[in-house]
Amino acid sequence: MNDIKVAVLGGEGVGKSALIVRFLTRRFIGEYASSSECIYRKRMSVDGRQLNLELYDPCSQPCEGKSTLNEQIHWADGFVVVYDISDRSSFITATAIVHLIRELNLGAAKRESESVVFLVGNKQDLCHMREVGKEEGQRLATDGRCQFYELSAAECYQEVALMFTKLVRNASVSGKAKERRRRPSGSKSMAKLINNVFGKRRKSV
Ligand SMILES: Nc1nc2c(ncn2[C@@H]2O[C@H](COP(=O)(O)OP(=O)(O)OP(=O)(O)O)[C@@H](O)[C@H]2O)c(=O)[nH]1
Repeated sequence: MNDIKVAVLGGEGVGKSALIVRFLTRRFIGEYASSSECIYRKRMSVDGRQLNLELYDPCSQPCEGKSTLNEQIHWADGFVVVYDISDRSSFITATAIVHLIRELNLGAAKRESESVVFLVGNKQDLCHMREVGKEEGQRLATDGRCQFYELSAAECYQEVALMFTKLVRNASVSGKAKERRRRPSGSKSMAKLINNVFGKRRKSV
């Protein structure tokens, strides 16, 4: 399997775009356009194999042709479910998403192997404002059969890159043959990504 589809899911403002942009450009910009959902493409070499990675970044705002969470889950081979360690409500959202992914897995025919799910507590640099304990994240990860990371898109490129690379490796090995449902709309090249990052619509930190 050479095409790996990864959806980065989570509540509003948890740092989904920041994590993706960090991984793709090594940079943390601080403000990200968020008016449309999009898919970023990257060709990468993992263990000597060439893979085509598609990274889906949802839009938290209502937008035209927006895909549903169910559609996003059916589309992807692997998931990064993100919450903000300084925002308890984002952890509740992440919990619901992990459970939904596992429920939909159960509903799917047994021929499919399980999705690869990584749970990420982002904004570790804000640990002085922490509302979600590390052990709570670990517990959810164990319950949901996820790998667990606490990291900071703002402060650390290496951990972000390692996390995505491991996810892609695991998803490529799991060989999940998905029935492709409606694909989340929008597709952006790296040039568009840069436009998006420096685009018209900015959010403040
Ligand atoms: N301190 C800190 N701030 C972060 C970190 N990651 C993201 N942010 C900030 O959190 C805010 C939201 O980041 P985004 O990447 O836009 O979050 P998102 O989940 O894509 O947001 P939506 O698309 O609106 O749901 C921005 O102001 C970022 O600068 C982090 O690791 N630490």
